[in-house]
Amino acid sequence: MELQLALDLVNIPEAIEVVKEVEEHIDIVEIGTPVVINEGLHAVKAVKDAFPNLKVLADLKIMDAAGYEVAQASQAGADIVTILGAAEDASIQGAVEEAKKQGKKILVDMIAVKDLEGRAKELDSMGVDYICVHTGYDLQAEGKNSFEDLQTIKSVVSNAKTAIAGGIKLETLPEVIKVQPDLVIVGGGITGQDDKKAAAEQMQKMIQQG
Ligand SMILES: O=C([C@H](O)CO)[C@H](O)[C@H](O)COP(=O)(O)O
Repeated sequence: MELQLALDLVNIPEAIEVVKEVEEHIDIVEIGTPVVINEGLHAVKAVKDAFPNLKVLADLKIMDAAGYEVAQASQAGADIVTILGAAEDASIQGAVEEAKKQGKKILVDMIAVKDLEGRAKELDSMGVDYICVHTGYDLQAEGKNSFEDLQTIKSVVSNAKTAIAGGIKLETLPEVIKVQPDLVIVGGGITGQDDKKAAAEQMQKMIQQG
């Protein structure tokens, strides 16, 4: 099980400061969608240049022109690029093909996918690297989470790794760990803490103990 830190509400210098604090306790750093919208792929490049030993995920949430977008993110230094599960099969295939060419990985974000089980089965047969259940900020605000959805995809996915994102905190991490995803993605649960290093360290310890 790996831990990914999601950085969403920061600019490039702030992102670098946060990663400096927690780098020894995380496996992957995510340049979140709001950061990419605000700063462009420069943010991916800046973080990869500053932390060449960390894997960097570019949360582009691609919906179209997938091969091109994956190529651009790869060029900026991303190791993993996200695409939406709701995208056309042609887009998923384009993303997977380009990622393979570049030696990169594709994470499919299942946010807003209604037939989770059916779509996860289809995606699993398309060669994607990760399938991620995700409760975004807007549904987190309604009190939702993705814990049951994780069990749903775990029961049908056999090739891809499974991942979960959306509002995971120290208190809810044990519930997530019980289902044994391959990747746990945490944003505010770390970045919202006064002592980010301690939060990341504790989460890493819990994840490693499995
Ligand atoms: O993908 C995300 C969201 O859509 C905003 O871009 C977040 O990175 C993801 O939800 C993890 O962040 P937290 O919910 O704060 O843990």
